[in-house]
Amino acid sequence: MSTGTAQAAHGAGGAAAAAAPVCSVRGLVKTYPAARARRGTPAHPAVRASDGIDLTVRRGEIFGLLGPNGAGKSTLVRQLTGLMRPDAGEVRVLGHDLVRHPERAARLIGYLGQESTALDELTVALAAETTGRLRGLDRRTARAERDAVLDELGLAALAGKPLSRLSGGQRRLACFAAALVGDRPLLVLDEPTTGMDPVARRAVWAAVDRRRAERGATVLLVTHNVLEAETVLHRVAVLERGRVIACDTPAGLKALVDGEVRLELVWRDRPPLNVPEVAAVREAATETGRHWTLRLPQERARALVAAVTGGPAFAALDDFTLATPSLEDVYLALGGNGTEGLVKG
Ligand SMILES: Nc1ncnc2c1ncn2[C@@H]1O[C@H](COP(=O)(O)OP(=O)(O)OP(=O)(O)O)[C@@H](O)[C@H]1O
Repeated sequence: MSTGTAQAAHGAGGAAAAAAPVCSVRGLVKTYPAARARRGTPAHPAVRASDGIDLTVRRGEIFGLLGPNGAGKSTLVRQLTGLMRPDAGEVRVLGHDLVRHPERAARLIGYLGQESTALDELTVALAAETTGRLRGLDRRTARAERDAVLDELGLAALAGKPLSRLSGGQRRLACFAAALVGDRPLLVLDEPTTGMDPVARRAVWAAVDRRRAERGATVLLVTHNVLEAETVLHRVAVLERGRVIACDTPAGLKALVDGEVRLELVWRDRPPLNVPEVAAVREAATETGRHWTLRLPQERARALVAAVTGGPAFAALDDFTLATPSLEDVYLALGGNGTEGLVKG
């Protein structure tokens, strides 16, 4: 997404802050039962995948759900979209109680799940048209919307191809296109850009932003891609082990690690552990091959940079970068703490 679009999106976040809730979740609990071992499948204990979740998404927001694998994002989304019944708690979308009336979700929510198997045998055009028809559009309107959305997303040339014969990224984009036909006030998108190239990604974010700006749509977005999330989201909830451990604007979350900087060190070969300053920070570093990533208070980072660029460590150093913290740093800083008291939303 271009900076201009991102800024426009963030500008609208201010207005959204005062807007009415589109989706609210209170005290949501879901436990997957334990299973005994059977032939070929080991036993597993019960998992509390939603552990008392409270969330409010306001009209016109692009709201992100962020969290590591297994944090409970998809479980939450399935309950929000009426596909799974919670053990306890409340889900309301535009005033409708979706725990009591899950069948109403289809009229309120355009949902893009992680899998597309239901549409795989259809062509791109038919997948979009059929979704429109299932959402109550007459044939002529469904076809007009189909053509418009395929043009908008640059999919017209693939319209006649079955989804099963597309690349992973193309299939994802075709499913996204289908999810947009037959306007819904709330779009729930589970990892929409997985596998897409930059052009397709940009088309997705532009289409999302257009629906927000022109039609007042609200978007709930599940993502792993912290970099991408940072540019498009108004607010973010960080989930871990079924709980919301932080909820704020990306800037508000980044303020949590204010005063720290991220230092990346790339060694030529092996890190010079004989240099005491280097040995001292090894514990705190995330190591990926020759690459070390450290989050440090500014003073310590400065001292370390002086040590590795001035002394004998310099010969072992290939490159280094100092940067202000990103949302990814926040995500890593929060992960595993189970920190409470950070929730603002
Ligand atoms: N059908 C199931 N039966 C038992 N446990 C499940 C089931 N589905 C998910 N879980 C467990 O519930 C927890 C939350 O899973 P969930 O798929 O909601 O996480 P997620 O945040 O969406 O993960 P990912 O980012 O990998 O998609 C995990 O510990 C997972 O192993």
